[in-house]
Amino acid sequence: MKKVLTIAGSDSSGGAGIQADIKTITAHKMYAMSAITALTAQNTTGVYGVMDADADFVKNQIDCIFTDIRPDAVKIGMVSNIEIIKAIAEKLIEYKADNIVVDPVMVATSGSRLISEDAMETLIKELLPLGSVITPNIPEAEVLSGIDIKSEEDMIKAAEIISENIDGAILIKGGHYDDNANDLLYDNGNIHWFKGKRVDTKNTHGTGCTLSSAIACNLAAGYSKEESIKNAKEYITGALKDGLDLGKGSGPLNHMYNLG
Ligand SMILES: Nc1ncnc2c1ncn2[C@@H]1O[C@H](COP(=O)(O)OP(=O)(O)OP(=O)(O)O)[C@@H](O)[C@H]1O
Ligand SMILES: Cc1ncc(COP(=O)(O)O)c(N)n1
Repeated sequence: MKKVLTIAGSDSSGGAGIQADIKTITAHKMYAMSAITALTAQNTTGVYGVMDADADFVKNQIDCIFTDIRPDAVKIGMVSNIEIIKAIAEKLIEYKADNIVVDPVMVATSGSRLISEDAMETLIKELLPLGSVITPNIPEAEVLSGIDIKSEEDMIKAAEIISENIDGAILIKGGHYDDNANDLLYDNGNIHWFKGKRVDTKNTHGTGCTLSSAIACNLAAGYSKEESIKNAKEYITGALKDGLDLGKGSGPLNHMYNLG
């Protein structure tokens, strides 16, 4: 059985973060492991508290995992501060982890910041370069590239700028557009669009977490980056379409839509 590690924050309502990742990995019939970077008190209406893990404790979790059950892929989500980012980068380099997917989580759908402003530079310099694939959404790609993104041409421009500092592939997710859900893969100068029809739902809590974990699972299974993203996009579309309608705000996806 393939093993996938998620390094991310906990979402008490189970829709995003570690919980979404573990559900996604399990739905891919893989073995899920976790290193928790923060606890959040949140639900479908918002984030009501954040308690960061101690950076040494994050290292301790990663040591326990890699010295015992080596993951075939790693997904990184919420990383709140400089110390935690440095701890993760140090350990992933030490263990020569591969198939790393970095979701540069900045702000929750509900609007709360999930990474401190002063940690952005460390994220960009130390963590993003470790990614085989990084998965910014449009607002995150705007921050990383420094340009406004209003069109698909802008998405390409932003990916080109981001790629100046990053060797891995860049997937700019189009989930924030109103008329479609087209994602752009920029890999070493090559461009590939993953076209998606927009599912008309307010229940999109955890889409980014789910997509990045699904990509990690597909990389663990040995698929190419392009195939992994294609398969992950099919998975997220199914989980959105067959959505649950839970909670008073932006509800979670249905991870079990394809399990019968
Ligand atoms: N309403 C939708 N219909 C179809 N696909 C969607 C929809 N919303 C998001 N997606 C898809 O879900 C994936 C995640 O994209 P999105 O842009 O929502 O990421 P995100 O903003 O990081 O997610 P999160 O909500 O977790 O912050 C992408 O493949 C995107 O195209
Ligand atoms: C612990 C954690 N990690 C990531 C997200 C981003 O997901 P979303 O943008 O769907 O709220 C979140 N809300 N909580």
